[in-house]
Amino acid sequence: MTFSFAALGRRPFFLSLAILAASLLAASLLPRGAPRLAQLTSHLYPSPAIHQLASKFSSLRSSPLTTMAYEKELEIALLAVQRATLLTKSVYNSHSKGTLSKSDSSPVTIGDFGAQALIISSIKHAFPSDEIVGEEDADDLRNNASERDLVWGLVQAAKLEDTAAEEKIGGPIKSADAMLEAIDSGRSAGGKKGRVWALDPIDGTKGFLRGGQYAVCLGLLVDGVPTVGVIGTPNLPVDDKTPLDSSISTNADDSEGKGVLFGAVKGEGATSRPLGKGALQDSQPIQMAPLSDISQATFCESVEAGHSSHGDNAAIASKLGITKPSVRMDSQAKYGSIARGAGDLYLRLPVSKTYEEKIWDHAAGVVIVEEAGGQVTDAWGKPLDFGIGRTLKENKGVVAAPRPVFSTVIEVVKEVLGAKQ
Ligand SMILES: Nc1ncnc2c1ncn2[C@@H]1O[C@H](COP(=O)(O)OS(=O)(=O)O)[C@@H](OP(=O)(O)O)[C@H]1O
Ligand SMILES: [Mg+2]
Ligand SMILES: [Mg+2]
Ligand SMILES: [Mg+2]
Repeated sequence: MTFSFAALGRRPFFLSLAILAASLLAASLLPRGAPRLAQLTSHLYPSPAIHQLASKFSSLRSSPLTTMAYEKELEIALLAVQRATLLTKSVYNSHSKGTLSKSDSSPVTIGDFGAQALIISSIKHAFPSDEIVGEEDADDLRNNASERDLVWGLVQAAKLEDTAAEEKIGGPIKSADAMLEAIDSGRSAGGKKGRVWALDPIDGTKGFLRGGQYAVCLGLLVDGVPTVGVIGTPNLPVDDKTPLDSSISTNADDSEGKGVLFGAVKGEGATSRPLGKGALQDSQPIQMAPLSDISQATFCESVEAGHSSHGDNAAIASKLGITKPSVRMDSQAKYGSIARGAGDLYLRLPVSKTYEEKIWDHAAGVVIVEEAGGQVTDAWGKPLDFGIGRTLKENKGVVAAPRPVFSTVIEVVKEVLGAKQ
């Protein structure tokens, strides 16, 4: 199946040009209108050529020097995630990860606990009345002094080199008890009112343990809407255009040239920058790749077959005419990778009818992909509802694709799922 200009052809050409020109003008006059341009034009004209043109213009206009909404939230989230990755990197490169098994039999490590403590402490310092839905809690640490001491040692050691930046996120946590309290401040029930941060201190813990990709993920929901998203991926190549293949999971280390910090604010565009040495001004705008022929798409899926149905994903890819093998990668590194155009599609077809997707597994990734020109829904095409609580409840699975081809992809997903009913 190929994607064509047919949709564009349905409208008179002069009308296409007039609307594109009006969009460009609006973006020039309104400093904050530019990043919306790619979204607007791709809604109106699902054509890769127009999408690419709009994206280029949008990138030029979204200078990091212009003031923008949620600027402080983005800065704090970037610094908080950056500091937490200092801790996760030290655990990733150590033999002892202090792995425990949670009540649902999933693993948790000293890296997960430590990163959650550091990030919540940063948020509480900058925004004391915000709520936080964090994946972990401190019960296991309160019952296990040696595990708690290991986490406390790591938390004390994780400091940003830039002292002004370290101060912005509150400096060191004062005591082991304060650390436990910080971890437990992630127990919010969530909901659709006010400001709620969704935190996954290590997403892809199984990948983290296996030596694969993992991500530190933080999203801000405002009245249930994903509004700010930050993802730190210590093992992804810095170069946004590094093509994706299976080596992304097998060569997952954080050596020189690795480590990316993705950021996005709703309506303001998405960026990436090097995780290690990068400063705010090193952020570069990112966009999904223009996809003129869907059969050429690179699609990403979970490594764990228990998290996403590899069989259904393969059936969908085959119906779309995709012949390239899938790229299996742990964590929200998948969202970051498609947002920067290294890959194209993220398919997460449900394995179980009862599993409820967690808001912290998607909040940050959704803002980043949407702001890079993508659309994200569940596997039935329903919008993801982040305002219900700690999980996405009725939303089953996830599909993320560039906006111009989204409807093509979701129709095929529904066809494959429908055939199984
Ligand atoms: N049954 C089931 N179905 C769907 N998702 C599940 C399931 N069980 C767990 N999880 C969540 O999957 C998160 C890991 O994300 P990925 O699936 O992208 O990574 S992986 O490639 O499978 O490792 C993982 O996040 P972390 O726990 O943060 O690693 C889980 O929240
Ligand atoms: Mg997760
Ligand atoms: Mg996690
Ligand atoms: Mg987990």
